[in-house]
Amino acid sequence: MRASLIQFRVEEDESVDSRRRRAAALVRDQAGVDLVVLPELWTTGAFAYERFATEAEPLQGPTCEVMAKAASDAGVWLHAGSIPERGAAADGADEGPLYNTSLVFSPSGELAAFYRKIHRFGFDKGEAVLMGAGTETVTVRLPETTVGVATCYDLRFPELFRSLVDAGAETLVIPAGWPERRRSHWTLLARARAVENQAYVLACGTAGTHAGVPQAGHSIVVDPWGEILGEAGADEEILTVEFDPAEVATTRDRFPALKDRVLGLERPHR
Ligand SMILES: NC(=O)CCC(=O)C(=O)O
Repeated sequence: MRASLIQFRVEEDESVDSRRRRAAALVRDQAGVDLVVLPELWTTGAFAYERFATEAEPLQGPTCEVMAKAASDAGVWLHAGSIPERGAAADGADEGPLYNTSLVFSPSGELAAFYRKIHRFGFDKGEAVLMGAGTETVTVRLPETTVGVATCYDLRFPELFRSLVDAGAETLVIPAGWPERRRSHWTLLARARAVENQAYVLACGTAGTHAGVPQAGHSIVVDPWGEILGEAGADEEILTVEFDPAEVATTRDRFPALKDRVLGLERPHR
C-alpha cells in the first residue's frame, strides 16, 4: 500500500480559496497511490483562532466539495485533514457550534466518514473554548486496512487509540498542526502510539507559521514495531511511503502484548 502525506504550507498571505485550489492540485498529483492525507485545519491554520468562526463552513461546504472532486479525479482514498465546521443550530439558537472536523473520502468522491476532534487544544483558551468536542470515535474500512482517525492534540491521549484498536484499527491516521517548539513530543508520541498499539501511524503536520506559531512539519510514518518508515523535513513536502498492512497482524501474532492487557483498571478517585 502507498500513502502520500501532504505536509501543506500555511502562511497568512494566502487566501482560503487559493489554499483549496493548491491542496486539490497536490491531491490530484498523487493519482496512483492508495491513500492521501492532508493536515489539520489547513484552510485557516490550526493556531489562527480568530479565523475559525469567519472561515467556518458546513460539513458539506466548499472544502468538502473541492476535496470530493480531487479524491475522485485522483482515484484515491483521501483523508482531507480537518476544517472548522459550523454545526447545525439548536432550536432557537442563531448559530450552531464549531467543531474541528476531519473529512475522509472514497476514491469515487463520497464522504466516507467524518470525525470531530475529541480533545481540544488550548486549556482555557483557543480551540478549547471556541470549538465543541466530538464524542464519537471513527474507523474507516479501506480495501487493505482499517484506518482509525484522530487529530493533533488527540495524540497525547493513549486511551483514544486503544478504543480505535478495539474497533479494529490497524493504521492510525493523524492530521495535525503541531508547533515546532514541541517537535520532540510529536515524534516520540507518534512512535509510542505505533509501538503500544502495534499499528501503523501516519501523522501529517503542516509547514509555515500560523498566527505567529512556527510549525514543526516533520510528518512521519511509523511501522507497528516503532520503526520510522519516512519522515519529512520542516517545509512543504509530500512524503510518500510504501507499507505492508499485513505487518500489523504479523507483529501482533509474533509479539502478542495486546493480548496481555488487563482491562477494568480505571477506579474512581477516593
Ligand atoms: N492543534 C493542536 O492540537 C496542537 C497540539 C499541541 O500543540 C500539543 O499537543 O502540543
